[in-house]
Amino acid sequence: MNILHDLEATIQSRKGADPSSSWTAKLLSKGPEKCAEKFGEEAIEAIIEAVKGDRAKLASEGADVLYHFLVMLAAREVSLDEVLNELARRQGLSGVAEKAARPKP
Ligand SMILES: N=c1c2ncn([C@@H]3O[C@H](COP(=O)(O)OP(=O)(O)OP(=O)(O)O)[C@@H](O)[C@H]3O)c2ncn1[C@@H]1O[C@H](COP(=O)(O)O)[C@@H](O)[C@H]1O
Repeated sequence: MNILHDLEATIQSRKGADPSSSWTAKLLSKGPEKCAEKFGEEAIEAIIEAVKGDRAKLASEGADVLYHFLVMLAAREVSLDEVLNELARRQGLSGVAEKAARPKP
């Protein structure tokens, strides 16, 4: 269990909870489209900080992006592991491509 899996579990626990009890419950209660919109807003805020070059603010906005990404996934019943498995699959593919490109001894 890492911090992203812990956060995913917390977000799952907010599903169906009273919207007045937590920010996550309130956002999820507005539906997947709103969650996606919020993710987009947070991504744009991170882009702005990346362009400005403010490292501390980019790290902070990056945390917002990851949190809202997990909320968006949860709203559409996609697990973090599905995303991580896809990344792992691509690593495997690039590993195959690297091996194929490597000159034979
Ligand atoms: N990581 C976060 C996190 N990052 C950002 N946010 C919230 O996301 C919101 C985004 O900020 P904005 O200024 O864009 O939002 P806003 O202006 O209040 O909202 P809008 O009306 O404009 O949509 C803020 O209200 C933050 O509190 C988060 N809320 C919760 N978490 C995590 O989720 C857990 C559960 O939180 P609750 O559901 O609130 O208990 C917490 O323990 C944290 O670990």
